[in-house]
Amino acid sequence: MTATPDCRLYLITPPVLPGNFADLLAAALDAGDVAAVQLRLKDAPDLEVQKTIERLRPVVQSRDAAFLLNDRPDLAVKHGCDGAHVGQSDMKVAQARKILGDLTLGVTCHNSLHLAMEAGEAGADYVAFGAFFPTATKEPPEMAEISTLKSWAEIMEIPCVAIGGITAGNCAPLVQTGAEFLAVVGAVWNHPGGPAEGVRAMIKAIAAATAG
Ligand SMILES: Cc1ncc(COP(=O)(O)OP(=O)(O)O)c(N)n1
Ligand SMILES: Cc1nc(C(=O)O)sc1CCOP(=O)(O)O
Ligand SMILES: [Mg+2]
Repeated sequence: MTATPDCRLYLITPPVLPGNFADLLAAALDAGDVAAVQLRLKDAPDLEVQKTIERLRPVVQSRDAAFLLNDRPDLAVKHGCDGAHVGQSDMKVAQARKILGDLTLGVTCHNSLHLAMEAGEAGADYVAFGAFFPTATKEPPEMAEISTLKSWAEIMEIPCVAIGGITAGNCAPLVQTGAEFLAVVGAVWNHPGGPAEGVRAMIKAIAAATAG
């Protein structure tokens, strides 16, 4: 019997979705355990976001992963997503919680235990710290330190996500420090062997870090 590892993979969609993205996503999810998929379409019109949710949501939910929407709790509720992720400048956490009801709410907290405490008090289901490593996916507003993750994991029950430049090659300290989820874009979607290979490599690295 294989125990479920304490740290799981959280996929975020790439900045531009190719035409065959639903197939790529299905293959990635079939390659190994993925806890959640976040649809992140920056600056897309609502209609495009809504159509994309309708296309991808069944692919994700039929594989028992949570389907979360970036930035838009309102559309998450309207279109049957499992929750939403908001950043510090998207909306107040309490407002997001009110819109989402019992759905999952994740909140970006950069490198700040204070923001994370506030988010937890306002109803966040998980807090996200990052960026831990340089990333080409987005200009991160701040870099995060392992000590922040360590302090959070030691004292708080609310799960934490680590994000930013995470790869199979650099994720071990994050896993060993207590990140419950590793959120990745490039490590999977830009993997030279394709996304399914990217998922396998991340899961192997998480398992190795957990064992070591
Ligand atoms: C899991 C996770 N963590 C952090 C972010 C970043 O959110 P935000 O700061 O709102 O930036 P954008 O992603 O909206 O550009 C995230 N999306 N997911
Ligand atoms: C969406 C996002 N938010 C970040 C933050 O620091 O809050 S870093 C980031 C990009 C993550 O992509 P990759 O895995 O390719 O580095
Ligand atoms: Mg945001």
